[in-house]
Amino acid sequence: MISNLDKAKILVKALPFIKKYHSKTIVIKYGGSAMVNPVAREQFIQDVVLMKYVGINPVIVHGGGPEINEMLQKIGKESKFVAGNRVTDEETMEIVEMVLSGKVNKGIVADINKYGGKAVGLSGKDGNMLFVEKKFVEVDGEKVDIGFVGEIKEINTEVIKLLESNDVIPVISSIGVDKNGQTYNINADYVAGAIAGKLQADRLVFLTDVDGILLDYHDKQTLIDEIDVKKVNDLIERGIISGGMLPKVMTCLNAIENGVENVVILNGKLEHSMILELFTVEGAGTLIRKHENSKS
Ligand SMILES: Nc1ncnc2c1ncn2[C@@H]1O[C@H](COP(=O)(O)OP(=O)(O)O)[C@@H](O)[C@H]1O
Ligand SMILES: CC(=O)N[C@@H](CCC(=O)OP(=O)(O)O)C(=O)O
Repeated sequence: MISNLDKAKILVKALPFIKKYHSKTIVIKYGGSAMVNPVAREQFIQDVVLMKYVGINPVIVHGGGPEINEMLQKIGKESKFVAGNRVTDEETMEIVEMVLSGKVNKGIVADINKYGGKAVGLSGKDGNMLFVEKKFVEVDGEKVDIGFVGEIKEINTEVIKLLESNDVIPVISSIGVDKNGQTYNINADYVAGAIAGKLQADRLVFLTDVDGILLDYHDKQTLIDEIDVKKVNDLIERGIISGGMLPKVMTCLNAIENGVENVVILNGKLEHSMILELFTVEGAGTLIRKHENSKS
């Protein structure tokens, strides 16, 4: 049993970190694969509420890929991905928006509010936050049409700042709109990176289903706890970073290029991973820095 004095000492140990992050903006990409564990989800929500109460400004950008797959399956539609993007026809777009901006977004908002936070759910349509153009991907040198998938062209963070200054936690779904009002689907990793860059966030944190960047992703023991941009590029060239980790890491590099101080990839299925990352010396996951330095 932890004594009351020990509890007090633990709280005081968090003081330098609370001071460090006070009034800083931290963008958190909460991935669909990290949401599947209900215990970790509840703890993630508590971590976010705690962050807000100690003066940090968390901005949540969420995914929900597995939930979209499940809903598509229910209506007998197969999920198809090209270069990490869901092929999105008109019917799929309707489902994606219903799931992301409806079920998933409102679920996170309700949970935060249940724990005493003040959250407001938004999509990229709200306050003209995310303007996009239709995205084409290249496969084997060929330009492929993947439907209503958007490439972010303009970001308007006014509405996020308005919420932040009123102590509200923004919860954002990865839906964008073009200048004609057409709705588009966007990979949530890209949205988190773009918003973090535009807000000049102090930290961008990706919560996913692995502990971070691994030298061998089948072996948890090979976690890299800190890495700089140059070394990340080397790992990409050597084919060590692949699959779903590749767009995530490319987004991290972009965000750093756009002025985000630190980017972290964390396992969102681990208990209290956000608090471990922010409030302990060791941190958690992989910290990507612009230049070689020590973890802090
Ligand atoms: N070097 C690597 N380190 C860690 N994961 C990697 C690496 N290379 C490929 N991966 C894969 O990337 C996956 C994470 O990406 P993804 O499934 O798209 O996550 P999310 O749903 O959170 O966006 C891991 O589960 C792993 O299979
Ligand atoms: C274009 C595209 O692929 N959009 C994604 C949006 C959700 C997402 O990114 O969810 P995760 O973070 O859980 O993967 C999709 O339709 O699955």
